[in-house]
Amino acid sequence: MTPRAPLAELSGISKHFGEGETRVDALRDVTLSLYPSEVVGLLGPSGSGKSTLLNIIGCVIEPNQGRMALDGKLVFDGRSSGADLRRLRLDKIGFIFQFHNLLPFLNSRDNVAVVLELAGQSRSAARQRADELLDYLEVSNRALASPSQLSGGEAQRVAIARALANHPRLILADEPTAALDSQRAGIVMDLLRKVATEQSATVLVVSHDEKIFDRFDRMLHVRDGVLG
Ligand SMILES: Nc1ncnc2c1ncn2[C@@H]1O[C@H](COP(=O)(O)OP(=O)(O)OP(=O)(O)O)[C@@H](O)[C@H]1O
Repeated sequence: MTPRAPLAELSGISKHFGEGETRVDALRDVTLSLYPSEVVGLLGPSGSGKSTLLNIIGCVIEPNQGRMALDGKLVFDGRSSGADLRRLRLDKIGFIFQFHNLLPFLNSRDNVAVVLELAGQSRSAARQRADELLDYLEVSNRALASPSQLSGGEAQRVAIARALANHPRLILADEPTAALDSQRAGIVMDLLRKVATEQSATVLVVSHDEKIFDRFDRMLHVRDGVLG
């Protein structure tokens, strides 16, 4: 079997906030590889560093130390990073949050299309792709509904459609099922698995939700900023 190249490769990543007495070491010397088509859980107590790790892998914040490559491209190397983080986020990464973060004044279709327009597509092309994605996630009958008219499960499916809009290689989800009952949580995890398999994407899910632990290929545990 050919060894698979990692999609995300982190080595010796550290991140602190503040200095002196107020300094918090949020991550210490984290080394980790994530591979295409896997669905990985990230677990740990509150304040252990999960969101910080997600934000570093998602190119939202930079670490203080370490090296990170995404999809074969060097993103951080020590202090000097010339990478365009906004571009990387738009091109390679999709985010899903617990409370879906849909824009309340846009309908489902435009909540998905807006990401594509930000990335430079015309409105009509963006809406066409949005319709395809809503169809893929089996929520196309709610395309013209506003977020306040959607059930929790429907809203989360629209949020997943939005996260998939740019064909991301990496999907980062922060507690995506915490607000859902078991059945809807199962549907969301089925969809994330489908994306990982059909699009060779890597899915990393921060979760405290025990009802989905059996859906992960493997689980990473972080405690006091250290990956165990
Ligand atoms: N912007 C910031 N400024 C200062 N400290 C921060 C900042 N972001 C995170 N921290 C601190 O870094 C540590 C790790 O926080 P992080 O949010 O990564 O934890 P978490 O595991 O995601 O927690 P939770 O499960 O409660 O969301 C905590 O001590 C937190 O207070």
